[in-house]
Amino acid sequence: MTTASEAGQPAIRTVNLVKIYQTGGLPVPAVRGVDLRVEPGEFVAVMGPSGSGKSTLVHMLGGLDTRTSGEIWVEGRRVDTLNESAWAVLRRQQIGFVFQFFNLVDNMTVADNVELPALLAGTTPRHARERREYLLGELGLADKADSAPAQLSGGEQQRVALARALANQPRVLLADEPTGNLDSRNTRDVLRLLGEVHRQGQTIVLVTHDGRVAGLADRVVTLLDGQIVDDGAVAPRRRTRGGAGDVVELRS
Ligand SMILES: Nc1ncnc2c1ncn2[C@@H]1O[C@H](COP(=O)(O)OP(=O)(O)OP(=O)(O)O)[C@@H](O)[C@H]1O
Repeated sequence: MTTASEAGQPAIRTVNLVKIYQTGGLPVPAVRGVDLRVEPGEFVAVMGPSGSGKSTLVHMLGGLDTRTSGEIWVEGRRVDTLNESAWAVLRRQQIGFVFQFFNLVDNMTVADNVELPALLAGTTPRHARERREYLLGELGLADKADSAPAQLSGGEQQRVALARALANQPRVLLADEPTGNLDSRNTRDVLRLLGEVHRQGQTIVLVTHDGRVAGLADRVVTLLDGQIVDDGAVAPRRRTRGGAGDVVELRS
């Protein structure tokens, strides 16, 4: 991990968080007063129907979208007031992202794409390489290390984006539908890796429609019309099918 956590502070906390888009002069309330607290090491799945505000919420947690009002705190530090360059530092050092747009660098190999965030965060080249080899291996992409992103399928690019997000062992992983485009075998690889990093203490906040992904989580937060309507712990030990007929162990 790149920075020391503030002792006793939640990994993420929002206070009465609101986002109202303006489209054609009309207000579109996307997030309407969300109070969310995520403890260090917790895995929270955000679910809810299409348009309920899931992506908007997680984008605001990562500084990809600005809030209309309310507060966002990351490890005891108020971040909704940060400027773009301060957000960039926070994202490089503390927060990893997997979003539906992958933003892989086209003129770099897959290996370099995955190693770059770790190198930017000050990891030694050897550790960056070892971490990359581990992550690509776990995601079934070891043989794609020297490929360009454009030579990969959409699902492969999505898994590279996950590897890149985890490369510098961010304190918080934010993910928006990380299995959205994946077939069952690749979903299983992603689930296994998410379960593994969670066991290692990774804090995860993840938007999903997939019950198998939510089944990995400690808590499922359900949004409806921009508000939390359910916030429930998941039973402590469960098994589910991880695709292709395989049973995935969900809890250690
Ligand atoms: N950039 C934007 N401009 C205007 N309205 C937006 C914008 N982004 C989202 N919205 C609106 O905000 C609301 C919440 O959208 P959001 O994408 O957060 O929902 P979601 O729960 O993630 O949906 P999905 O499951 O379909 O991805 C919707 O009514 C949507 O139309």
